[in-house]
Amino acid sequence: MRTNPTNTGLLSTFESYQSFFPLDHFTDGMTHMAEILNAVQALTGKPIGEVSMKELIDCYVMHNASSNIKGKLVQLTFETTPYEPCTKPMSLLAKITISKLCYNTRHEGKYIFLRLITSLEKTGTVFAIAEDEHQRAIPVQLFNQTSLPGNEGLEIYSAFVVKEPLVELVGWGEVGIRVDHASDLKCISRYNEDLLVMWKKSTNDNRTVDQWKGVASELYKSGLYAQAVECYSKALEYPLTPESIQTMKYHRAQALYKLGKFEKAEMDLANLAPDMKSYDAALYRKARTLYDLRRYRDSSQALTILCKKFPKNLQASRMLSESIKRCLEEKRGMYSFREIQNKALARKIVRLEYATYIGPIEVRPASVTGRGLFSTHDIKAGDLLLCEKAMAYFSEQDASNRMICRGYRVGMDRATAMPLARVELVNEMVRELCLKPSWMGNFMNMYHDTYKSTLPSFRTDDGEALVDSFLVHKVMLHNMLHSDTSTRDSYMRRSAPGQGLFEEERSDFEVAQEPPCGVWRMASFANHSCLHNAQHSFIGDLLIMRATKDIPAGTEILIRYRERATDFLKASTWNPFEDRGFSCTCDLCSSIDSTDERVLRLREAVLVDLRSFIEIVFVERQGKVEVRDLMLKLSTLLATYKDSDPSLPRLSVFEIKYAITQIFDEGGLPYNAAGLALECFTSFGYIITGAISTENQLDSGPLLIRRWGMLDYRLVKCWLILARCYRLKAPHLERAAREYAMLFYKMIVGEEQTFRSTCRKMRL
Ligand SMILES: C[S@@+](CC[C@H](N)C(=O)[O-])C[C@H]1O[C@@H](n2cnc3c(N)ncnc32)[C@H](O)[C@@H]1O
Repeated sequence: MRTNPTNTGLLSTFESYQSFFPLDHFTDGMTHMAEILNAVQALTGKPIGEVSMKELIDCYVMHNASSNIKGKLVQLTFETTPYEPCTKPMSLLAKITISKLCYNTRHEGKYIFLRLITSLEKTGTVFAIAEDEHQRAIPVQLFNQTSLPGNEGLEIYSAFVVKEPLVELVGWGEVGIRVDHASDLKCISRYNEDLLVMWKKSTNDNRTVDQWKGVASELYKSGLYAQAVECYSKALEYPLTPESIQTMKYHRAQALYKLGKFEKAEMDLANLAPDMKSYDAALYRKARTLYDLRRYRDSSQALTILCKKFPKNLQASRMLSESIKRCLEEKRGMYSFREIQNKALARKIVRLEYATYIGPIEVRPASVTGRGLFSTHDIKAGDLLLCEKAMAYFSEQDASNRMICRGYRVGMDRATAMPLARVELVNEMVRELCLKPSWMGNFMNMYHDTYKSTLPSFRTDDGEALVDSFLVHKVMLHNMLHSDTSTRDSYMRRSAPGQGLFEEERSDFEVAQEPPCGVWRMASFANHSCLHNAQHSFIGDLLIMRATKDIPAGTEILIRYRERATDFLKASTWNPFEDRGFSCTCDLCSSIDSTDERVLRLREAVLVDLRSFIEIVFVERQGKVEVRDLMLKLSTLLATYKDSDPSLPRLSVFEIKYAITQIFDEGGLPYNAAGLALECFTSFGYIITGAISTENQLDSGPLLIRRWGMLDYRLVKCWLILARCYRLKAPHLERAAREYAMLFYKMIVGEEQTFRSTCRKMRL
């Protein structure tokens, strides 16, 4: 196909026009792309060779041909060195055309004027072929902006400008323009006076104001909101009466609202005159916009005026009651969690309309890790610390709507690979920031390690958000949390009867690949500790954080970014936070790190042996129950902890004791089960008084936790086993055990309102 690869700048070695690979050819793909990268390194600074438009379009079509199987493929794209978005106004930039572009160069002080000659391929990144005014073609690849409404109008034959274009390898390995920052690409309105005559085609821009209005309204009805905004803006350029201006702005605000540009919509709806036409509709739109901007007080105020003036407006009164609920949630943390769970379940929605409540916590400098969250008051175990809407979120549903398989990766530093969930989360964050530039201040304050952004402002000269996507990437990396779509569902799945006695471990790779994940601004100030004192859980994109022990005022609130699954691996072998540049140094991790490696290997071996012993003897019933044998193995396991602090959790011991607890419980041995359930608590560092653990024990109660230990979802079942045993043998303790079960469920799942129904469903 290639006639003269050296002249064209395309590589003769690469003929498959591929950036999508089957997952099992991932390594080959990486090698392949790295070879192309290496080969073009020497061309840096040289003018790019010419590729005919036909050849580029043929390659583009071949590249797209596999769309129907892309759901099974990974996409590899080339990584680049971070650079900041262009901050210069257009007036300070000089025009450049494709023939003057050079390899691996950012053309500072320049802009290029292009129009698309293919549609946008949106499977992974956004990719298309464009031409300049001399009809020379070049591929263009947009990163970090898959679903940006600002680019909604970008379609075949759309004109656009790229500020300070960066020319590097793009797509399947062709030289092209890559755009990493949304603000570096500006769509040019088809009505722009500077648009080349030959690119204007049939557009008629000599319309009257009414014609502009008419076209805008038709475009709006057809769902072409970006174009509708353009036409309303055109109409607003004419001399109009104040009332007509307001009406026109109201219509434009509706189109902006549909694009998700709430801040701009709100600006168009400021100072509505009560005597304007469609005042009620405009005021409603304003209230709705404020609501979507999470400004619930302002929204309630607008709705109160509306309801007073138009008492029969049912939509407004419904909206007012919703706004008032949000205000109560925001101020007092009063949520109807049952309603939230039901809504999420019934409508399978993950982006929930609830307000953020910040409880008795605040951000303060932390001793070792920059800033952290601290308690402002004494807090009781189970208290609500935070209930927060995500700043950006990427759900399982979003992932299945994408055509690409989970393994989409960026990274051609020849070694790194970024999983789909993270790439998409960056896209989501960029989108949210572009839509809500007022969030930029808070965003810039989020932890981003040593990355320095020198941007002088958060806005471009024409008022758009100036988002540095490399900074977004850093913020994502350090602040993202992998979540469950519903922690309650995960809890039910993990504790369902019939699950194996031992949890299956999933690889870090698998976990890192998978959505859902998100960024929660306030929660992101919490530092990690395996010995946490707070737990976060999820209902859709709502993060709920509760205390998991009694916490005195002024204490740092620590959560677990990831659960530590084992206690036989040192940080040098198992560090899930390597990409965040830290390893946990809590007392548990330090104790494991300072344990002799031979002891840890013994711990692992005995644990594995005990697991299979239990499976064979108790589950498969293939051997005799040799209690002595079991006790011997257990004491060998316990001996591996002899040098560590007894208050520290002993994860391997817990695992075995919990398995046996379940076997006794299911085997109709309530006292044995209850005794072991109590030992499970001890293994996790709890001290409980007043419990009965043997059949002949007389003295008991009140049942109390004297020292809080490490929280684990399996402890809910331990409390329920105790409660069942006490129902028969010590009824005065049953209630307290049930209450603890409910408290532990609340700390794990985030709420207690579904406790009973969950227990019923799971026959717990
Ligand atoms: C979500 S931020 C937490 C807030 C952050 N400390 C700040 O100053 O804004 C996560 C980052 O904090 C640091 N961090 C959190 N927990 C840590 C720990 N236990 N030890 C060391 N660094 C930690 C890491 O750099 C991590 O990437």
